[in-house]
Amino acid sequence: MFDPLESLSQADLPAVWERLAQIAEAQGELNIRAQFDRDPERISRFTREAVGLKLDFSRHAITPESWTALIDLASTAEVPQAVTQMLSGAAINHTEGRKVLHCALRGGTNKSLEESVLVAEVRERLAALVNSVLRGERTGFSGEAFTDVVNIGIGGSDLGPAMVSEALTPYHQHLKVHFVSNVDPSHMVNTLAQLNPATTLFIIASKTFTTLETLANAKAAQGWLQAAAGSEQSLSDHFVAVSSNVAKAEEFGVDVDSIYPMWDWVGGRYSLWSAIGLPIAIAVGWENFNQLCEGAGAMDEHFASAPLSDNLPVILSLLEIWSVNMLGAQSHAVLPYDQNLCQLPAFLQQLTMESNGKQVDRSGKPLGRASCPVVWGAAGTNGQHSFHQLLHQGTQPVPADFIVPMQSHNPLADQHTHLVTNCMAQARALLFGKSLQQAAQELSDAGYSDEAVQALAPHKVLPGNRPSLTISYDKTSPYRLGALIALYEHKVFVSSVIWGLNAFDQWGVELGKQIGVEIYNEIEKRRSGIPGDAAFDPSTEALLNQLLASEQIENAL
Ligand SMILES: O=P(O)(O)OC[C@H]1O[C@H](O)[C@H](O)[C@@H](O)[C@@H]1O
Repeated sequence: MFDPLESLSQADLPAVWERLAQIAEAQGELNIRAQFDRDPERISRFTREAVGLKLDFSRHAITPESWTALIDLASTAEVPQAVTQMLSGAAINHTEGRKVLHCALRGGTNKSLEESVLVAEVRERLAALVNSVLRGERTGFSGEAFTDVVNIGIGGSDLGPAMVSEALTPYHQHLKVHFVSNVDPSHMVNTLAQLNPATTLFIIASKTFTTLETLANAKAAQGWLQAAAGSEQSLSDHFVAVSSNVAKAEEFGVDVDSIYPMWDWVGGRYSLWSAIGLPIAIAVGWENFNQLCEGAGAMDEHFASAPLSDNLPVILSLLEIWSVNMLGAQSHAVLPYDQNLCQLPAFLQQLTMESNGKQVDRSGKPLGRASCPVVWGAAGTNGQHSFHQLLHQGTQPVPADFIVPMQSHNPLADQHTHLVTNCMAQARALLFGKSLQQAAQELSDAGYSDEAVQALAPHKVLPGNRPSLTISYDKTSPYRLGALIALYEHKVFVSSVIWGLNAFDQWGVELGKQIGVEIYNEIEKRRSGIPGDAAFDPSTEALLNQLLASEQIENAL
């Protein structure tokens, strides 16, 4: 198995890790607030801007000394060399022997790649499709224009397009876009209940075209349409497929002219810029989809050219490394103060955790240190009324990313001001907290007895000193969103280079799928009275028997 990143000479890395550990130990629990008093330049020292995104990381538990050592870590890990390898098309996904070229989908920093030609061809076909659907030229079996599009896909073939489509709601054209991912029949049934078969277009999105959930849902869609249209009608105009497995899509029954290829050099979770982004393009129009890609392309340029200390993805990664490996953080909160970005945490969960949730290094040896934290979050202000309690008073500090546009697409009285104010207040409360003395003072000012003050005050203490960063920008436009997503994509890559792991495979998800097939086959056998030949563990057996028994009861009714 050839690994192009083996050429990185990271020999001095252990010494830099050691130095970081010493700095962290000497620092102990850094008083972040005090750093602002000590260093009047702290804000400018720890704020950077690129592609319209302003990153203020002055509230993290870093000092000029630890920051210099962290930059040294990125440089000793040869991050710039790894970036060059990725962008030039080296097969850095070495366990699958694949290149990693999602940047080529959005202009690319390397225009001479042979893959760029393929991208241009497919983009031209996609633009034509999007325009014909939006203009009502491509129609369904009744000759009426499409009013609704259902994307059938899961994981990378769902989360990115679904998140972006919702994020860009203000840019929506007249077609409604729906997403069905779960094999749970309720997802499809609930979606179809709102739709008219004659005016519904389905996109079957699957890189491999072998994914159980997607194929089952696509079959259900075929059946639903056929039942409505009658068997004599051709349904080919109702189906479009996006896949790197064109033969399988054709075998499934999609017209070859309606199959839009993607390639094995695009990872599923990095694929929204490819034909997988078709539902986005139909939702917001081709020009806006283009803008999304351009914003990402501008972030690629920044990533490829900015010095490490000014490089936004590198900075986000180093803060992650510092928090996880030196301060022991096990989770990371993403808090967009933009309701339209409410699916961003779910998208970043797949992007980050499927990429870097690994335990061995590129050569298969145990990592020997923690890697990816658990990523979670929700849109503000909603989270404030639920899990922020733990952020403020829980026993584990959770670094938080606040993401906040300064302008709203929907000015409504002073609501946007309240939204941004709340974002500022949360970051400030996390940092400053409330001391026992302050809590006691507040209570006695409110007229509580001394006894009540003593009893209640400890419950009202917020330790503060909890790290966060802010990414602020003008407005959630397609261009800005493209840059924001690419920022996190590249952050994930930088962390993987420093941890020494492969961010682009996902072997861990396979075992569950295999066992699922074994159990399904066994159930089929037992249902038809053939004695099963597989014995599972007692707990699985109990559940399996419960399922068969409940089917018998249902059948008897
Ligand atoms: O696009 P597909 O081939 O249908 O794959 C959909 C998803 O399923 C897999 O199990 C992987 O974990 C994901 O990375 C992938 O995005």
